Amino acid sequence: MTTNNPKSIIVIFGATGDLANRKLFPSIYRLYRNNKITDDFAVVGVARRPLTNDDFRNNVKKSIEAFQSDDIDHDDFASHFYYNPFDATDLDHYKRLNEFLLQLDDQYNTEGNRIFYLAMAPNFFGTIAANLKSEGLTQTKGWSRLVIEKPFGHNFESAQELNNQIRQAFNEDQIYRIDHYLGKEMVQNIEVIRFANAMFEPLWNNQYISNIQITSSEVLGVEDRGRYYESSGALRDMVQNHMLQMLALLAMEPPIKLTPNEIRSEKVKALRAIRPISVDDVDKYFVRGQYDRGILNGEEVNAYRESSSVDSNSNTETFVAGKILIDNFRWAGVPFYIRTGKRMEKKSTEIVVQFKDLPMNLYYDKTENVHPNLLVIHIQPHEGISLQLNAKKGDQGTVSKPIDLSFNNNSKDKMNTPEAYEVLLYDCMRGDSTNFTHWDEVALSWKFVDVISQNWENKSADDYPNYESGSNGPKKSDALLEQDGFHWWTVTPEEE
Ligand SMILES: NC(=O)C1=CN([C@@H]2O[C@H](COP(=O)(O)OP(=O)(O)OC[C@H]3O[C@@H](n4cnc5c(N)ncnc54)[C@H](OP(=O)(O)O)[C@@H]3O)[C@@H](O)[C@H]2O)C=CC1
Ligand SMILES: O=C1O[C@H](COP(=O)(O)O)[C@@H](O)[C@H](O)[C@H]1O
Repeated sequence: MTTNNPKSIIVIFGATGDLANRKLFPSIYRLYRNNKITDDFAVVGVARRPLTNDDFRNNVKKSIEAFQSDDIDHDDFASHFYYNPFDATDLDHYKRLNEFLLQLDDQYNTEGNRIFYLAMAPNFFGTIAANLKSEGLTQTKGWSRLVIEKPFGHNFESAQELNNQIRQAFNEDQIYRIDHYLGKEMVQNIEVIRFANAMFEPLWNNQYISNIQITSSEVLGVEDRGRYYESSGALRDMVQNHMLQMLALLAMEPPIKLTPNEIRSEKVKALRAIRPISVDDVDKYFVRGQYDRGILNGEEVNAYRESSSVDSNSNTETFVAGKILIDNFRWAGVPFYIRTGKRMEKKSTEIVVQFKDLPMNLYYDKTENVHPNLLVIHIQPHEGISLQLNAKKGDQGTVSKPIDLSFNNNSKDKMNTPEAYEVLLYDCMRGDSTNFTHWDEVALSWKFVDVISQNWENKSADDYPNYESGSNGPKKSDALLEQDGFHWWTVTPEEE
C-alpha cells in the first residue's frame, strides 16, 4: 500500500561519500522543496569520519548548492540531518544508532518507519543487513526497507550469495535494489507509450517490427573509477542492469494490472525468453571494445589503459554491442541490438524501433533509399519521442521523403523533470517497488551476462584499444548489424 505523505527516517550508510553528496542529498532536498516530504522526516548520515552534526549539515548545504540553483535558505532543510560516526563492522555502533533512531522517531513523528540506504562499497552490503537485524534495528513499530546500490554481485554466484545474506535479514518486499535507469522519466514512459496507444500496441511484434536498437553512449571516460571499473567493465556496469532492464520493458507483455508484482512478473517472463548463448558462440552475438586516445571537444584525451588504477595491458571492455534474440511468439526473429560505451561521440540514450518495410513501395526510384518508419524514444539528454514517417517530396509526386513528428518532453521546463534518484527515493518512501529490480530479474540478467564474461575473460583482446575516443565504437559493432542487413540509427532530435 503506498502513501503520498511518507514519514520516515532515512539512514544513509556512507554519508560522506560521492553518491550521497552528488545524488542523495540533492534528491532529498528536491522532495522537500516540492512538498513531497514535509516535516515528518529525518536523515541520519553514518560513516567513519568524525564529523559533528554541524559539519554534516554544512556538507549537505554545500552539496545542494552545487547541484541546485535557488535562493532559498537551506538551514531549515539541513536541520533534519544528523550525523553518527559509525563503523559498519562494529556491533556496538548499531546499538548506539538504534537508540538514536528511537529518539528521532518521537521527535519527528516518524512512527518507526526506516529506510536503510546502503551507499557504501558492495562488500559491506551483506554485513550491514545482518547487523541491522541482529542488533534489532529492523524490529520497529513501523516498516523498515533496505535500499541497495549496484553492483548487486559480480556474477550470478556472488549475487546469489549476497541475496541469501540479505534475505536472512529482510524479506524480498523490503528490499529495494536500485537501477537508476528505472527512475528516468522516459524509461518509465516505455510502458505508457506501448500500452496506452492503440497505434503502437497492435504493431509491437514480429509481424511489423524488423529490429529494435538500444544505445546508451557516454562521452565521459572511466575518470577516477578505474579500480572499480577494472573489475566490472561495460558488460557488468551497464549491460547486466540498465540495458537488460530497458530491453525487458520493451519486450514484455502487457501486465494485467499496474502493480509491482504484475509488472515484474512480465519483465521476468521476457528475460526468461531471451535465447541463451553458449560460451563458444559469444563472438557471433557480442563484440567488445576499449577506447584509445582521441580528440574530444578539441582536446586530446587519454586511452583507457592510461587511466589511474588501470592496468597498462588491461583486458577490460569499455564498449559492448550485442544482438539478443527473444524466443517467444511476439518476438521470434526480431533482433534486439544493444550498444553501450564510454568515450563515444555523444552522451545519448535512445531506443530506435525500426518497422518492417511495406511489401511494395511505390514512392521511390532505384536511386533513393527506402526510409523505414522509425519510432525513437529519446531517454536522455533529450527526453521525448519521435516518429519517422514518409511524405511527399516537394513537386516529385513519385518520391517520398522522411519527415519527423517529434514530442520533446523537456523543452518547456527542463528543471521540472525529476532526477531518477528523487523519483526512486520517493517511491521507496511510499512503498512502491515497481521501479526496483526483483531478485528474479537480477538472477536472469547475471546468468545471461556470465556466459559472455566467461568467454571474454578466457581470451585476451588482442585488438585493444580498438576504438578512438570520440568515435562510435569499434567497426565490429557496425558489422554485427550489417550481417543482418541493418545499421545503427543515430537520430538526433531537433534542437529545443
Ligand atoms: N558514486 C556514484 O555515482 C555511484 C555509486 N554507486 C554505488 O554506491 C555505493 C557508494 O559509492 P560512492 O559513494 O561512490 O563511494 P565512496 O567511496 O565515495 O563512499 C564510500 C562511503 O563509505 C564510507 N565507509 C567506508 N568504510 C566504512 C566503514 N567501515 N564503516 C562505515 N562507513 C564506511 C565512507 O566514509 P568514511 O571513509 O568516512 O568511513 C564513504 O562515506 C557503491 O556501492 C557504488 O558502487 C552506484 C552508482 C553510482
Ligand atoms: O550505473 C552507471 O551509470 C552511469 C551512466 O548513467 P547515466 O544516468 O549518466 O546514463 C555510468 O556512467 C556508470 O559507469 C554506471 O556505473
